[in-house]
Amino acid sequence: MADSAVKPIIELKKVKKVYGKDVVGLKDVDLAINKGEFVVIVGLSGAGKSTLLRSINRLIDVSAGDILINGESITKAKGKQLRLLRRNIGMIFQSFNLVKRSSVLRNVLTGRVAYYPTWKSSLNLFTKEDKQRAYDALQQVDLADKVYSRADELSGGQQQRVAIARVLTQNPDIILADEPTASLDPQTSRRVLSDLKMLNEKHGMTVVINLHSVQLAREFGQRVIGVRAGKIIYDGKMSDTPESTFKQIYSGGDEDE
Ligand SMILES: Nc1ncnc2c1ncn2[C@@H]1O[C@H](COP(=O)(O)OP(=O)(O)OP(=O)(O)O)[C@@H](O)[C@H]1O
Repeated sequence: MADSAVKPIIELKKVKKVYGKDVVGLKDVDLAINKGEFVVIVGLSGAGKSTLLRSINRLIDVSAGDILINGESITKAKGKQLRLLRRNIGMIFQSFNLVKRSSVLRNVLTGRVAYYPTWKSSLNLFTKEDKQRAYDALQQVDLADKVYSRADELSGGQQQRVAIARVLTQNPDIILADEPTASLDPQTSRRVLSDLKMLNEKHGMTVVINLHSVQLAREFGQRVIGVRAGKIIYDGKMSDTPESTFKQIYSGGDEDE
């Protein structure tokens, strides 16, 4: 867990989320994630994985508690401070979230939008350096040959790797990935997760991923967090985690694998 000498890059303190009157999303969650970790979150459908992940960059506002990014409260942040905190957090979605009719390059360049005033980015006035940065990112996910293709001409796995190149171009310290491989076959999923691992190992980005597949969690995770009914019921090193722990996390519902 968190070394007391090192400030966690993400810290949740007694975080609670209630939807409507009484649907529990999260129940008093305490969690600390350190810079450079590669964390997978597993749990049954409806356990609260998306709520946990999306609270970190405030796509969801929590009902109580505090979330700190590099020691700064994102829960309380407003205006410019919130924008700067969010610029430092990249997001990968199950559905890729690309602009389908735009080119791959244009999609990747949107990773830089938060660095520009709106009028410049809407007029596509990206600098040469940023175009080079986007091209380099595409090379790193092995899609440099698709730079001028329309996003919707690519396969699902390729589209997700464009999203990864976009996040690399954004250059955040933290990447949150919400079921990034849920719509992909196992082989394509491994390719996508390898690219996320590359961002972690080569670029030092802290990665937190929600995964349905226990098999993939085992293959790629370093630290595993088990969520059930809005609570963290397990938190440990993947290499120390026995099969029985996964059975416990997934008990009381259909297992995924
Ligand atoms: N916008 C919402 N409005 C009301 N209830 C919600 C909303 N989003 C999530 N919930 C509820 O909160 C609980 C946690 O949902 P969440 O989506 O975080 O779980 P999950 O573990 O990510 O599930 P899945 O794997 O199916 O995506 C569930 O009971 C869910 O029905």
